[in-house]
Amino acid sequence: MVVKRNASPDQGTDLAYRVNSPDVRYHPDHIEADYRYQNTKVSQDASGRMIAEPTETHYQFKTESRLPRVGIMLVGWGGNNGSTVTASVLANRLGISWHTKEGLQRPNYFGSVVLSSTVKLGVRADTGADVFVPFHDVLPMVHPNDLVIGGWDINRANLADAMARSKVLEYDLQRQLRPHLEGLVPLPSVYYPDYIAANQSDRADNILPGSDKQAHLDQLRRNIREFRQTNALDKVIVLWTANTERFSSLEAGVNDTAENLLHAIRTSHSEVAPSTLFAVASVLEGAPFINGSPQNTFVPGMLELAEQHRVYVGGDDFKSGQTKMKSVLTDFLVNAGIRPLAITSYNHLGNNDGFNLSAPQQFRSKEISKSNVVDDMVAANHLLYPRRPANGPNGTKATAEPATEHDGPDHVVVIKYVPAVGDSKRALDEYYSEIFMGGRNTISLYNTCEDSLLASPLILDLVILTELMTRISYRVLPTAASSSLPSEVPEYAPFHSVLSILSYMLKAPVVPPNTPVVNALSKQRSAMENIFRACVGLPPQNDMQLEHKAFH
Ligand SMILES: NC(=O)c1ccc[n+]([C@@H]2O[C@H](COP(=O)([O-])OP(=O)(O)OC[C@H]3O[C@@H](n4cnc5c(N)ncnc54)[C@H](O)[C@@H]3O)[C@@H](O)[C@H]2O)c1
Ligand SMILES: O=P([O-])([O-])O[C@@H]1[C@@H](O)[C@H](O)[C@@H](O)[C@H](O)[C@@H]1O
Repeated sequence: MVVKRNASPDQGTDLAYRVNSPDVRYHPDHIEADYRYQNTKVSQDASGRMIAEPTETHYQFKTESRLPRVGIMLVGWGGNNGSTVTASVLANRLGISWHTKEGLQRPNYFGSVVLSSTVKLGVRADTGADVFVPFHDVLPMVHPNDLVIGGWDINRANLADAMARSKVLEYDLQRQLRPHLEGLVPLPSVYYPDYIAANQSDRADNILPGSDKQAHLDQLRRNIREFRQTNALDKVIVLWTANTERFSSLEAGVNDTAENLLHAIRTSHSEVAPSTLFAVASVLEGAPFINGSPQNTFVPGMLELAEQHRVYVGGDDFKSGQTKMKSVLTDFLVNAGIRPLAITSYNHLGNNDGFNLSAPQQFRSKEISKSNVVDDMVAANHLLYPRRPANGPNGTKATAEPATEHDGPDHVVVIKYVPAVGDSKRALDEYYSEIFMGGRNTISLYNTCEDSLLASPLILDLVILTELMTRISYRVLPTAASSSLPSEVPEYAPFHSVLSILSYMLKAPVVPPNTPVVNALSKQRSAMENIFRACVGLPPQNDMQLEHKAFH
């Protein structure tokens, strides 16, 4: 059973469902919930045996429910992803359908976890059957049809010409959208040639003059302010979907602290990337910044600046197809007790992204983000991948100590540029694993898709969830033992400025310092889902279904 949402966009608390519990209070402009977060702390006794201790922490969540007017500014707006997501939002907003050889196609948001997936709310009181609601209805969320979209590009093509150049959407749709897009022109952008492939230089005809990085920063900040004012926006979110850059070198005194990074910008230091300049501009203008590409935009000084200003950042690198499959298949194999020995990922694509990635430094950025995605799944299973101290023997006894080293599978990433296939990326993967009694298993995958049709819905999910997170605050109540006096109850506060909750959409999730990186797709999704359930006082989804396993 799926419950349709019937709320009008500006009545955030009028969701498809309400929770009937003393732990949830619905106010005119916010929802407040008490939530007991349960965990298990593991320690070791004198004999080295692990001791597991259930714990409970009392959280309170507050979610502002009035929906703001939101704008997104895409860096790389004229690219395949930028033009495709803009065109697709317009097609949905205007209800434009188009003819294909399969018949009439209506617009949709398939591929968006927020807009096209559901969440199990609970079970029917009478029959016990599962009840599902749209993910978008779990909490008040903005709708992409209401987003104002703008942005920058180093190329001056208007969005209609950019859409045609991308060759992603069907002609009959492009034909109908052209009048709505040709008036949209990207703002001139920052172009530092050594950060992207030399083959991109012909594209760079819409760039800010000079090489003064402080002047560029000031201009980007003006752009963000003007976009917010011109469109009467309550919030602006900036998202990088421009070309993959080379990594910036991490240098003490340059990008190790917020102060040094701002100084490096004032002195136009070479190791300040365009993407980092956009991130600084966004944070200084109070706009969350999301990095959809693999480069290390978030140098330490950038993360410190975001923390100082309590502005959300998230990244890196959209997790769209081949890597998304990898974060599912590896999780399945390892959790089934099967030991991947080698994972070889090859793909070729013929779009401008592939053209840029054909350069070694840009490929290296992507290779890094595509290679680390199995690390957490491998580290979680010491039976298949024995932990060993940096210089000790294999197979030491499982302990609560973090894994120091483990020999994971051989992992190879290859990307080739083949112009003929355009945006229709071909991904070929082989998973070669050890199974029972020395056996071997080989799984081969062949995955073809328009890369931009996978990435575009992720852009919307990243923006919608980032905006939602700006309306959620929390506090931890002292334990009952301290019988908390009003003075002891802390104020509500935002989450850490690095939004690891976005990891489901990202290949190489950036996380707060000293916190674990989770890549397994199922864990990423349940973290998102259960945190939002907690915001309305609901327990985490656990699929135990004890009611169906007990004697009635
Ligand atoms: N499935 C996917 O498409 C996917 C998945 C993961 C990551 N990505 C990443 O998303 C990014 C965009 O992918 P795409 O297919 O749209 O690429 P694209 O080459 O079509 O678009 C990139 C755009 O960025 C512009 N650009 C380059 N440098 C810029 C700058 N400094 N400022 C403003 N604009 C700039 C280019 O002119 C181009 O229009 C790439 O980095 C790609 O690696 C894409
Ligand atoms: O499908 P996925 O691995 O998540 O991501 C894609 C890669 O397979 C492809 O090699 C690259 O060119 C794209 O930019 C994108 O990163």
